[in-house]
Amino acid sequence: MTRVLVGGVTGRMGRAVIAAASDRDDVNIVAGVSRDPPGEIDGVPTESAADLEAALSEYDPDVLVDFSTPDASRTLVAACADADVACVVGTTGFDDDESVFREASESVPVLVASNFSRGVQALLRAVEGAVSDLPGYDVELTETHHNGKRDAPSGTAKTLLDRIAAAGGPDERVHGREGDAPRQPDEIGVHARRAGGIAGEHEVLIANDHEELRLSHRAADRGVFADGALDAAAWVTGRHPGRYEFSEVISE
Ligand SMILES: NC(=O)C1=CN([C@@H]2O[C@H](COP(=O)(O)OP(=O)(O)OC[C@H]3O[C@@H](n4cnc5c(N)ncnc54)[C@H](OP(=O)(O)O)[C@@H]3O)[C@@H](O)[C@H]2O)C=CC1
Ligand SMILES: O=C(O)C1=N[C@H](C(=O)O)C[C@H](O)C1
Repeated sequence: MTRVLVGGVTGRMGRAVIAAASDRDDVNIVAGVSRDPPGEIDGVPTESAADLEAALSEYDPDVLVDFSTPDASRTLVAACADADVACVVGTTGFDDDESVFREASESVPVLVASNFSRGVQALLRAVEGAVSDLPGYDVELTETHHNGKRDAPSGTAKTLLDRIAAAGGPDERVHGREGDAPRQPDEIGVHARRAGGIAGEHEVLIANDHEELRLSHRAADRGVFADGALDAAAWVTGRHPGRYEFSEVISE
């Protein structure tokens, strides 16, 4: 049974991870951390991130599953690497500085993914294929999330943008549209909507003057991300130090 420490345990995803784990027999949530003082959520002890080293020593986890903030995540990953604890990171909104993951991956296995849904992995492959099959078509991306989401565009949107560019699609990112000029061929419009409790939607529109292709994914609830992250946690535990991808987890 894989022993999991949850980073950001009091948050929307932290609670979803606890709920998802209660239906599984391959993982055990041994504790969680947040900024809050010590407490309990659904029988899981929660500790303050200020006492992280003590929590790592007391609960002896195999793996961190982190859904918090970029700053908190960097601190958690560095401490877990020092304590020989594997890291699964779902937090998004990082800048381009990957040094903490690079350093941690020298001593423990580290798996970072902007989206732990299997459907989104299929969407990524479908979008890559469509973009490379349809050179010269216009491409636009829209993502929609709940009103509490901090980062925009979403981590998944950034992953889609990277894959579209790598597949030969447009690379000039235009965030929202405003003003008085037509779309340029190398542009890719990126649109972020925030409303209500929407768990996560992504759509890629590919069009020319004669046809439109729309590839989209909608998460019905956060359980899909939580289960994917727990699949990753069970899979990554015991592997050699290094960087791993969620696509490797679902291909086995
Ligand atoms: N990869 C994926 O599949 C998914 C990724 N995400 C990403 O996960 C992240 C979290 O999302 P969500 O759960 O909605 O966010 P919430 O705001 O609901 O939760 C954030 C959590 O982080 C904790 N936190 C904040 N600062 C610190 C700190 N300094 N030290 C320790 N803990 C801290 C908060 O605790 P408190 O405020 O009590 O201190 C809270 O528990 C986001 O980046 C989101 O984009 C979300 C869904 C799926
Ligand atoms: O914050 C969220 O909720 C989500 N964040 C991830 C992202 O930024 O892509 C994944 C999912 O869309 C939900």
